[in-house]
Amino acid sequence: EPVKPQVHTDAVPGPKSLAISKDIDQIQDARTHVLVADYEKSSGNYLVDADNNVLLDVFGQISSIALGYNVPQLIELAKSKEFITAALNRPALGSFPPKDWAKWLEEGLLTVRPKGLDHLVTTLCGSSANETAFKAACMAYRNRERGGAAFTQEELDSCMLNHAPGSPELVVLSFKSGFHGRLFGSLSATRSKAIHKIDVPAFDWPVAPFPNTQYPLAENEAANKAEEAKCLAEYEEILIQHKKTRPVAAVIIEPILSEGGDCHASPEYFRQLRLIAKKHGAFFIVDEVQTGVGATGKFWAHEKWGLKEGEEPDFVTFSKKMQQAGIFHKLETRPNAPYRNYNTWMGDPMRTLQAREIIKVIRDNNLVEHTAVTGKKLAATLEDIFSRNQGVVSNHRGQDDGTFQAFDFETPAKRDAFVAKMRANGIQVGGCGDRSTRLRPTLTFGDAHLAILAEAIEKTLKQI
Ligand SMILES: Cc1ncc(COP(=O)(O)O)c(CNc2csc(C(=O)O)c2)c1O
Repeated sequence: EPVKPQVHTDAVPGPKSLAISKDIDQIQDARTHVLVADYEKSSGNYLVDADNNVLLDVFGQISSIALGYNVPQLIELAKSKEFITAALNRPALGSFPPKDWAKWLEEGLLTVRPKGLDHLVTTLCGSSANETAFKAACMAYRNRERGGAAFTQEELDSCMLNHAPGSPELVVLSFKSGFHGRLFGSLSATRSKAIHKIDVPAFDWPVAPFPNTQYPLAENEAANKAEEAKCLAEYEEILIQHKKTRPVAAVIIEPILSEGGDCHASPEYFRQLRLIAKKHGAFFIVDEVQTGVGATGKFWAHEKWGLKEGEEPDFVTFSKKMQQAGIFHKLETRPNAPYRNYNTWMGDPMRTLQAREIIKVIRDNNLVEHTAVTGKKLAATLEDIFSRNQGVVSNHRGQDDGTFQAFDFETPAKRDAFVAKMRANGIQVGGCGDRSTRLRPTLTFGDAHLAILAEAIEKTLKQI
């Protein structure tokens, strides 16, 4: 990979990026483009754009790059007969799985299965993983209510009209600022920005408050504890009230509410969320689409909650850095009949093999531990920079280790100016929420990258 960033256009995106985006805009919406990339030239932690600018990428597309660009081990995989066959003969996995399918899953994804979740449904993206978990939870909830009995004729007839009891009055509870995807069910659970939801019909599902954590944590312990207790009480009240009318079949939560602005809470708060869901018969879904695969200093962020035997989630959903999307779950939430949670492809063996290789590289190089250590250095570096820029930046937050960190600016405009200037200074960093900047480097981000990032932040804070 390159030694350092190099930007030679006045701004990023440069003229070639802009021209290519214009061409693309004749075919599909290019208004969301950050830049146009040259993936042949991109390498490791460095993203090269169409203007040949070399950017240190500390956002990893949308937190969806685990190891970096053109990783040698993945290039070797791509040359293998196994991969080529899987890539060019895409199976309808639910009906015609490849002979080595179980082996590929056992060698890869199942080696990182969360404790107690031995079953896996592979899907196409994070939204579809959450949709699959919602449906599995509702089916298991109704099967439990029926005591395992067969569907009634009334249920079979009414569901064809989208009416109860066949289409049951069940709901999915999510949290203020949560993000779970953009399909109808996952979008109904998403609570981060109006622009994601407006004009789309939604399920009338409940939203619970999420603690408004104050920083620095050490100076706000009592206030944060009281805030979490208040939020837990309101959350339980929603579950209780809904039991009488439209029961909560599933609760979905991210270990860090990422799109909503990197919102954190204590491990005990999350453990209580899980226990209260269990107490009221709701299935518990941990959405690790963005927090999963090592960036928080643990392979799965929810490992930090200290859940005991029997307290494990009912579902853990994943995608992004894993490349293959899916849900880990228990046998009890496998639908009681085939073809209920089903679609043409049911995942993608090419991405499953990629995930197997990524997991191997992470394990062979201790990259989760590496990220935990690097995260501590990153936090200390940022604290030092921000202490010398009081008033410009606030609420620096992470989780003690891991590079999954964020900080706030006083206004959205300031945040946007920072992100744009960082790009011009050779660093690709992202925003979230209305005024947060978030870091999502790869698991191979190390000391040399940290030094370059620190220098760029210092320089940019003086320029905005
Ligand atoms: C916690 C969590 N859960 C589910 C999703 C949806 O995954 P995809 O459907 O985008 O693969 C995401 C996707 N993240 C995401 C970042 S920006 C974005 C968007 O649609 O604007 C989506 C996520 O962060």
